[in-house]
Amino acid sequence: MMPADLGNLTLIGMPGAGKSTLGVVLAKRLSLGFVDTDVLIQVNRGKALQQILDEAGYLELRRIEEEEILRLQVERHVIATGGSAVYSAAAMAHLQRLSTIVFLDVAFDEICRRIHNFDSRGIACAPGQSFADLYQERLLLYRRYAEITIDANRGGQEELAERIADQLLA
Ligand SMILES: Nc1ncnc2c1ncn2[C@@H]1O[C@H](COP(=O)(O)OP(=O)(O)O)[C@@H](O)[C@H]1O
Ligand SMILES: O=C(O)C1=C[C@@H](OP(=O)(O)O)[C@@H](O)[C@H](O)C1
Ligand SMILES: [Mg+2]
Repeated sequence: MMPADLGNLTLIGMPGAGKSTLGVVLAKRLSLGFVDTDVLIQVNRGKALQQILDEAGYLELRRIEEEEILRLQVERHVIATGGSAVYSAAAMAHLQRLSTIVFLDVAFDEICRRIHNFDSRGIACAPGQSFADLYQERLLLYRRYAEITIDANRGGQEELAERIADQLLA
């Protein structure tokens, strides 16, 4: 049987929501390709995200992220974005044209349990802004762009991929 024509799917959400790891599982489950915009940035710029942050600052990383997303042209892919992609209205408009946008919704406490390496993970955040404040600021943006919202607090990758697939294929 041919897989259903789902077009592209974009995953958005906080760092630690599971966009990169769940994205691959979901792509396999739905017979789609997979692309991670963080990987695109690192390959195309020849630098780690944290290196870009350290050398040029968080606004430059967001600008580069916007540029890479605007260049993205794929068909039948799961697109894992970085957690800061939602700061660019232009990038999000491009992703809206290209894909169905799925928000992986994970509570603040659960994100904190999953993420430990705040200083090396490459979080595009203003100096001095607390992670709790960043979470609240971003939640509004994720909700703005979400076409489908998935409670991704519980369940393994396979179960979550199954739940997303069920919702898309319903
Ligand atoms: N559903 C989940 N349950 C438990 N841990 C998870 C889940 N999804 C992701 N993680 C863990 O959270 C961390 C970040 O996952 P990752 O896919 O890199 O998130 P993102 O790309 O959204 O930042 C990884 O250690 C991963 O194993
Ligand atoms: O939320 C952020 O500010 C960022 C998240 C990272 O991706 P993940 O969300 O996949 O961790 C990466 O795009 C970049 O380092 C900035
Ligand atoms: Mg990721």
